[in-house]
Amino acid sequence: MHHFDLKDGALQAEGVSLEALAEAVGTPAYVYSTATLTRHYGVLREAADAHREAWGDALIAYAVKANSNLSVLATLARLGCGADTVSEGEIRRALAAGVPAGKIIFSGVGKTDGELAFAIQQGVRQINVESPAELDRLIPIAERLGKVPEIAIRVNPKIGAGGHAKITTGGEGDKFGIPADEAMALYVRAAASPHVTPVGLACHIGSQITDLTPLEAAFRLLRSMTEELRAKGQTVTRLDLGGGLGVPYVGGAPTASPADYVAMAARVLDGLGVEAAFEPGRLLAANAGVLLSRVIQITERADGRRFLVLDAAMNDLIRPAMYDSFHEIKAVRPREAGGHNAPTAYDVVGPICETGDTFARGRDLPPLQAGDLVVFTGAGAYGAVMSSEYNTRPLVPEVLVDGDRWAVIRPRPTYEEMLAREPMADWL
Ligand SMILES: Cc1ncc(COP(=O)(O)O)c(C=O)c1O
Ligand SMILES: N[C@@H](CCCC[NH3+])C(=O)O
Repeated sequence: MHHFDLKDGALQAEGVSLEALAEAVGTPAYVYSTATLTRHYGVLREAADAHREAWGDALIAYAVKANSNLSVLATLARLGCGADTVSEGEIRRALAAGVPAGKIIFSGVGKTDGELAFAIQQGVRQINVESPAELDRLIPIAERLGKVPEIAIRVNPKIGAGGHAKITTGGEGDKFGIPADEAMALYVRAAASPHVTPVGLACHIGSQITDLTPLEAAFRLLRSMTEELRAKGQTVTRLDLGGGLGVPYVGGAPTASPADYVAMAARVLDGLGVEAAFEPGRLLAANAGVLLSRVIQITERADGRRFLVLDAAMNDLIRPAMYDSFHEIKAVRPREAGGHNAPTAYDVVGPICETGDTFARGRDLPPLQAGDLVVFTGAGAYGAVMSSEYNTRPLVPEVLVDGDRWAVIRPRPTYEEMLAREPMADWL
């Protein structure tokens, strides 16, 4: 959280006061730091470049799903970052933000025929094929379009990992990828088609992975499969190592550093002579953003239970409700601790009519009052992208800060705009 620091007693985003932003934009609102995004990309780029002997210029393809705001994508694109996408919409976003097609990877278990055709026509770098059935659909589409897309086969390594069962993707029963033996057979089959060119293998075993052991096992499997395919006369020039490296959420498990992660990958791939790709999402975006919210009221019960009722809710940040995720909550202008200002345990909730709309139970926070501002940290990834208008709450806006300047990069819709989106059935 280097770029969200206290100045004159209150939190700022880089050079911009969060109190001033709350006045100007209203709350709740997501606020992102350009400097943090830039630093996170830089750390990974530097680590990848330090191992050029292992893989030349590795591609860093940001997983657009983590935070797909066009200004966020454009910030990363200008740094040279590519994009990992899972839908036509994400490909369109990446292109609109200035990511060249040659740096776009198209992943996903359920690409429609239309989406495959779109990706081929745009000339994306590579389509990661996740099942034999997908290859069977892809080949005639490529033939019809008269183009020969480069593809990677996504392997299911039977190694699942991640911060929650719902975000583990590499396990045997998970829907993603193809078991190793079948994947190699599919590679050979694809190579026999004149309409696609298999160039490599891909894997992505889960998200918020804090320990390198499962990642290393998956990368070793990709290596041995590459060697086996080559022994069968196949050409394998790329390995897509996926994303998934965890970030330090305050109070969460300690995480492996990006430098150690990349060094491990370089060790595993040493001497193999492949181009590597990394697909970080959370790693780049999570700690580049906060969700800014205002305390509506504090509800105290006779039994001593205290509810901190915020104007942010599960529709704005669903991770606690969906994965029991921990997000640190900080006062924007902390009062001095001690005496009658000792920390107090709050159940932190939003206004939505579900008990699941609870961000934290019994969380010790410095004393807060109605009208105070708070932030949820680590909210830059899988925050705004997973928001909705449940309970007819306007879609939460997004703000990008860069030094002393800021811009609303997704405005909060007005109620008029929200209602105007729904044409009334003509018989009503
Ligand atoms: C194929 C693929 N690549 C990359 C990612 C990014 O994951 P993370 O945000 O954990 O780095 C995901 C999502 O988990 C994914 O499905
Ligand atoms: N949405 C999840 C991460 C999913 C990763 C996508 N493959 C989260 O908030 O942690």
